[in-house]
Amino acid sequence: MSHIIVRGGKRLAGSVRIGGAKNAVLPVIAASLLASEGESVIHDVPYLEDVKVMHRLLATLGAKAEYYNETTRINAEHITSLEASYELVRKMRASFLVMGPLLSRFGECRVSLPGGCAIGTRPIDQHLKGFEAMGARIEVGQGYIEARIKGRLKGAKIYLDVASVGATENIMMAAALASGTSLIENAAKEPEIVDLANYINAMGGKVRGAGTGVIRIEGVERLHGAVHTVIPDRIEAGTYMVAAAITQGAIRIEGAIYDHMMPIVSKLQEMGAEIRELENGLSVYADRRLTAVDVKTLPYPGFPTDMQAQMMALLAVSEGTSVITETVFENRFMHVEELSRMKAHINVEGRAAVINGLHRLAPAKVCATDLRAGAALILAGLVADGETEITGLHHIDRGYVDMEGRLAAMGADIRRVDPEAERERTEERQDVGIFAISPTWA
Ligand SMILES: CC(=O)N[C@H]1[C@@H](OP(=O)(O)OP(=O)(O)OC[C@H]2O[C@@H](n3ccc(=O)[nH]c3=O)[C@H](O)[C@@H]2O)O[C@H](CO)[C@@H](O)[C@@H]1O
Ligand SMILES: C=C(OP(=O)(O)O)C(=O)O
Repeated sequence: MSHIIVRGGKRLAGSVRIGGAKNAVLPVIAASLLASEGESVIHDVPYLEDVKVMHRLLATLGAKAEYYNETTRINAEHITSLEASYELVRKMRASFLVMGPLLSRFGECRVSLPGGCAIGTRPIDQHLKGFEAMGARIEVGQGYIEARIKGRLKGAKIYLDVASVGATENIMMAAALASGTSLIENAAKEPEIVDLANYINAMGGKVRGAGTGVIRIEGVERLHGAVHTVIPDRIEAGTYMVAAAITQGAIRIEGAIYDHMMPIVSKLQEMGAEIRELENGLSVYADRRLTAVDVKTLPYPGFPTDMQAQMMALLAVSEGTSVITETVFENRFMHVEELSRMKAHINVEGRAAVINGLHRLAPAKVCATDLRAGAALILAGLVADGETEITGLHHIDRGYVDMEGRLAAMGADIRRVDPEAERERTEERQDVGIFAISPTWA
């Protein structure tokens, strides 16, 4: 089984370049289905497992989607299927984001129910509430959701009960081709929402207010392909910021947008890290063990839940007692058990975890239970006294490009042991119609 081995104790120094954001590129690729004419060219597309799944999904719908050298070209003029299968939606929840575009462009679609996952039940009621408000008839059967409308969706005012990122995106895409104007109230404000709105507008759409709590979408009759560059991944950037802080290192994070990083910057500064904004990114410097701090996860601009596990690894070796309160997902503490195997002192009480910081962690065999849990275990391994072995790498590969290589380039003692890699690479080379591999990765 492939695994990562990390030997703790190295101080990181150097720089790391941040790629395009996973959570921005997935909705952007889905939105490409809105274009009935022309090709879309999307730059800064990270070479991630989730990106591959999205390409495969588009291919099953009949769209042409080709990836080469961090650029994806999509032509969705001729769609041949309106069904997103269980097989692909099960692999990646963001597949559900094809529902809005398919429904608004073709008036019908059939998408597998995404189901729960390790971090929570993750319902989709707010997505469906939006589609229904726009006139769609929704039926659920055999694990699939079927949505239909005669003619075009109709613009509507939709108040989201929770400021869901996915629901805001799905409804925004549906509203882009609806007749009339839609208002999404209590919309999510994440930078990835703004990126999607910019892309839809480049396609000829009329979206205003993205990044605020009220988004206004004037539906248009058709959209076309467009050129777009995806925003940098603030969670990848935050993960490497924690890597610098946890190893008492000094690294430059190139490409990160400082404003997007504010919740993470503020917390690390409170803990004693020195963070500077640079022309094209930021630097993180820590010359001593950082001090404990309390963290509460919240929708943007609050502290991101996708950084909670990594922050917990840092707090596990900081001075004093911290409390992390997870308010976004009800079951996002799966990493606690694994960090405890590394002798971290963490007690979970409901939605709060109380962490008593130690000087070092102990090495252990641990398993990534989800994407960010995996990142947290790698970070913990950087400060464990000895060799930590991490399995469950398919989770980590969903959201990080070559995390071990990038950490090693900054001085970490880390490597991947991957007996199947060569075989998989050969298979992917044959898969060029759907996903051509960048030469740097071939
Ligand atoms: C691909 C992508 O962009 N994923 C991100 C997106 O996930 P995702 O879009 O799935 O997350 P949401 O913002 O929708 O979820 C936030 C909360 O709302 C709840 N909810 C959501 C939809 C709904 O219809 N009903 C409902 O109750 C969820 O259960 C959760 O408790 O935002 C999350 C919150 O920042 C991040 O952790 C994920 O990395
Ligand atoms: C939870 C995450 O992603 P997803 O919504 O794709 O599961 C994440 O990126 O941490």
